[in-house]
Amino acid sequence: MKMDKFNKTTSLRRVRQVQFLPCYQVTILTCLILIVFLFVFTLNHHSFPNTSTGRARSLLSSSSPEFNGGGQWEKLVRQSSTPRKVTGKTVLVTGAAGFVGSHCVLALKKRGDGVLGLDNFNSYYDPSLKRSRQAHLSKHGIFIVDADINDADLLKKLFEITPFTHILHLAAQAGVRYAIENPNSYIHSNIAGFVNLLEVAAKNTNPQPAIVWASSSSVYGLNTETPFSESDRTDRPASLYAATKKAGEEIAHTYNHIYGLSLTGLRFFTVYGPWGRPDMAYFFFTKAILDHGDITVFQAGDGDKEIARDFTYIDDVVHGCVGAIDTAEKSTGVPGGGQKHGPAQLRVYNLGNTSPVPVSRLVSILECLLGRSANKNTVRMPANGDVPYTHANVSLANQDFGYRPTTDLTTGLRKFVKWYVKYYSIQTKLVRY
Ligand SMILES: O=C(O)[C@H]1O[C@H](OP(=O)(O)OP(=O)(O)OC[C@H]2O[C@@H](n3ccc(=O)[nH]c3=O)[C@H](O)[C@@H]2O)[C@H](O)[C@@H](O)[C@@H]1O
Repeated sequence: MKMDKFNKTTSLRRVRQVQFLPCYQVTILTCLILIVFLFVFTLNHHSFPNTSTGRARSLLSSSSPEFNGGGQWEKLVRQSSTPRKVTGKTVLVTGAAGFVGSHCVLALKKRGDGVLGLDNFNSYYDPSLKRSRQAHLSKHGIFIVDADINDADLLKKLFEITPFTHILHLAAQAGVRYAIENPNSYIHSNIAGFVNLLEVAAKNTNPQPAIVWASSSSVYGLNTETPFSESDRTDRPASLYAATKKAGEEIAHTYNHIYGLSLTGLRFFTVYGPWGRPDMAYFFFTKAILDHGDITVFQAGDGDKEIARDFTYIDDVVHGCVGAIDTAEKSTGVPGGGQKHGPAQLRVYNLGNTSPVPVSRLVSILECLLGRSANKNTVRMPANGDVPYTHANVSLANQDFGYRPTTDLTTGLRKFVKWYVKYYSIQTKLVRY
């Protein structure tokens, strides 16, 4: 009873105190509440998005309301795409958190161009590797928008904020063999996504950008002429992946013809190196050798040429991409997709190493560098979309923008395994080879 009375008296006193707060205290209290509210609001809306947190991702996702309205988001887009040099270009790089994309973005940024990345961070392979590349790039002031190339509104918004002079379009569903498992993903990215990007570039940009994009050595398909030259037949793709890349080349022709878009397709030849793709043989062979797992090495049929690839080191490919950007002419179309002023540039180049290496030799080099033997199962190459042999003739790229590959497979793989053991914190002694 006594206790109840005490409580009642105390609370009555408190009520009275509140009731009789002087006017200036009420003002101070209101201000404090306002400040706290503003602080919380700012934290929620202005988190720095170049982190790999889910929170940051949700803020940047095109489906979130902040994606195209947020002042801070626009500021990041603007900052990233503003060139450091007066003569610098402004480049939108799709697939920027991918293997080739992340290397190109950095090279462009380092030389003073303004670069904005775009990537959908899909889970075709471990997205945490893509997030790590993103975190690495953010240290260099590069911002990657988290969105899909099929999102036309987002693309239009980006062009409203920055009139990009160039698009380096590398976003794609890669991998030859995965097309058997998930054919629609190739249609979604390599056909629908590419068309969406070209539609926006043709009809919603002013001035229209020049576009450099990733085709593939796989377009040569069952071609038997070697080395592969750009004028060789490319109408016999061996995989759906190759067919979508070949379709991309034809689609590029159409948009160049109707809308005057300047378009350059680059046929990459089995690109490898640090920060590479875990779905590629050199990468998962390395993992298997270190884990004492098995690898399957495809072998040619009796009397056939050995299975080989024109493995091309990433730095050489980056030089090729930058060279293609620097020699790309302006588009000739008019905003809104009307009549073009005149013919626009349409190009296709091989970016290879000019020296094919058998897959069995790739395995031997890895064994030497890692100081361990691989557990190999050698099987006849299955009908999985792979082609037996690739070999690039790069004289056209050399003539037009001085492309000259300089890294042999052993040197390139040495750099790759060095990166691999560091990135995955593997305690092993690499062999000097
Ligand atoms: O140059 C290209 O156009 C293509 O290069 C690579 O495709 P690929 O050459 O097949 O590269 P890997 O998947 O790393 O295969 C390399 C070689 O290893 C062989 N391989 C692959 C997997 C395996 O388990 N065993 C094996 O012997 C393949 O037949 C191939 O000869 C990329 O994955 C494609 O995205 C790219 O477009």
